[in-house]
Amino acid sequence: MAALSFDDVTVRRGGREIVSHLTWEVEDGERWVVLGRNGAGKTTLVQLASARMHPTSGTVEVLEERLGRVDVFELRPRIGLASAALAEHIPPDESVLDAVQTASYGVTGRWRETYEELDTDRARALLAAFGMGSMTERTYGTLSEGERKRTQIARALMSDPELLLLDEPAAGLDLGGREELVAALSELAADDRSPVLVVVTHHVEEIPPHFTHALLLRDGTVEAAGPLEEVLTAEHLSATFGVELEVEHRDGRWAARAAAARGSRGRRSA
Ligand SMILES: Nc1ncnc2c1ncn2[C@@H]1O[C@H](COP(=O)(O)OP(=O)(O)OP(=O)(O)O)[C@@H](O)[C@H]1O
Repeated sequence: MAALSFDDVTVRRGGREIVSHLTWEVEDGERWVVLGRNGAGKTTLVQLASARMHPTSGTVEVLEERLGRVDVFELRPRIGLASAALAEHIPPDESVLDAVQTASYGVTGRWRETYEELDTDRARALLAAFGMGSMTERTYGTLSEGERKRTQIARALMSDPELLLLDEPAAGLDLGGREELVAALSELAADDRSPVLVVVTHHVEEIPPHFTHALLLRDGTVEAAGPLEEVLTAEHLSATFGVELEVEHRDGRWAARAAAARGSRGRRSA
């Protein structure tokens, strides 16, 4: 089954194409990273994949439902999403447990809902899986950035989605926080009961082991897409980020840095 199927997708905003004739397939069981420089169109892609935006032209199928023909309010509960925009809606005085279990109602901020014991148990288990087991009664506003990020992912998993989209989950984390997140995502990726994963990032260092595929976006178009080893070459990454890069792959982790030894040619125009 194709979890995502984009066919010749264009999104036009402010008189220009911010996504341009993009074709992309994500199959069941795959774990994707989406890389690209600022403004490349990554968040726009996540908006489309989470049924929060429609393309200007072309077709987008999410979990085999075509946007424009499906009731998005029925489709969205099948998709887990964590993004900075969504996180802004979590009230700072909400308990960590509620920040996660409110997702079973698709709301942020507890009001009058009552939760089944099953929901509460699931929220606790998810928080424990992300190293948040001892902080369930803390308020969300008192958490560190890394703890918030892990809470947001637990929240995105609460509805047992078939597709999990994480938009820059490692943004703002320190090195320890990043490594904890990478380890948690790696574990998620290795588990074949996990949903299809799509994670947006700016850094190859943030790609967790057990991820399988990468999409490199440049100016709203696909620079390269496919299995990680084929896509994460110096050539593709240099073209994507507009700077000559060297790439290293060791023990399941990736690293990239400017190819300084051959002279600093600086940033290329993309
Ligand atoms: N409503 C809009 N009107 C005009 N331009 C827009 C609109 N929404 C997004 N854009 C532009 O589209 C481009 C792609 O935006 P998008 O947020 O998808 O990029 P991104 O790859 O996620 O960037 P970043 O890495 O900085 O988060 C940007 O240049 C952005 O300014």
